Amino acid sequence: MDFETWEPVYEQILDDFGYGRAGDKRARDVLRELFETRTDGDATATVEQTLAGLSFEGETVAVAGGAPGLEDDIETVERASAVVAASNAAETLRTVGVSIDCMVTDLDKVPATAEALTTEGVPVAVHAHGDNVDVVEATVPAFNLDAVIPTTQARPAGSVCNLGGFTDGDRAAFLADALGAECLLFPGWAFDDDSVTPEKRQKLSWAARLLHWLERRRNERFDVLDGRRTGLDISSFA
Ligand SMILES: Nc1ncnc2c1ncn2[C@@H]1O[C@H](COP(=O)(O)OP(=O)(O)OP(=O)(O)O)[C@@H](O)[C@H]1O
Ligand SMILES: Nc1nc2c(c(=O)[nH]1)N=C(CO)CN2
Repeated sequence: MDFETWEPVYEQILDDFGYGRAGDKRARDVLRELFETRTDGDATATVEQTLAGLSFEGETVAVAGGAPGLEDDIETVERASAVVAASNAAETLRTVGVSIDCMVTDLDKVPATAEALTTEGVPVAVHAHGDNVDVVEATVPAFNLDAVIPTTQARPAGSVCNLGGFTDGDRAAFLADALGAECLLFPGWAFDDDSVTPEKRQKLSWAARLLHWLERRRNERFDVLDGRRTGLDISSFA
């Protein structure tokens, strides 16, 4: 997704959560600097190579979410030919012996899993935003950067890309879309999860709107949104 298409939606997210744009830009620049001082040669070429190795052309991709029921939905994961796991879903799938093709995370949970995956050469899309600079600085230097896709929700800069999306889960779906996925499945998603905090509920409500936007742009229907589309206003999205 180009930034010009993403930006009006991003502005609504900033307003809704009260986040500052400057914090996101600072975080992006910290990640960029970390990446560019630690990769041999051209950081942008390193990231392009990682993305090129992760093509989902013609694939059915399971976008695994972090809802408590993921362990009970392994059948859906197994129907897919590739798996992109959001945050804790990577750890859950690892625990039950399911291998994944990519992890998408802002490192607020299981950073050790993210590090281990990069060491094994499994790509991890590491997201920097205004509220995770400390964890980015503390953890990313130990990662194998040849398997890191650095991302931002602000304007992309240098090697740091913006493929669209906000929460780890919907960013995972936008990443699969950007890398050519033919069809997306959503194991481990529960929008009506009473166990989550009010902030997380607000984030999940954005995730639902963003997935609805993505399915419209892809001319696909995501089962996970069945029964809730009428409540999802995306009229102002391109
Ligand atoms: N009931 C749910 N609880 C948590 N996440 C869910 C749920 N349903 C779907 N998801 C998706 O799964 C992703 C990963 O979940 P996890 O709880 O590991 O998230 P997180 O690290 O807190 O994510 P984020 O930082 O994006 O809020 C979320 O970003 C969200 O998009
Ligand atoms: N500034 C900021 N950006 C985010 C945040 C957050 O807490 N703060 N959380 C996200 C997913 O949980 C994604 N983006």
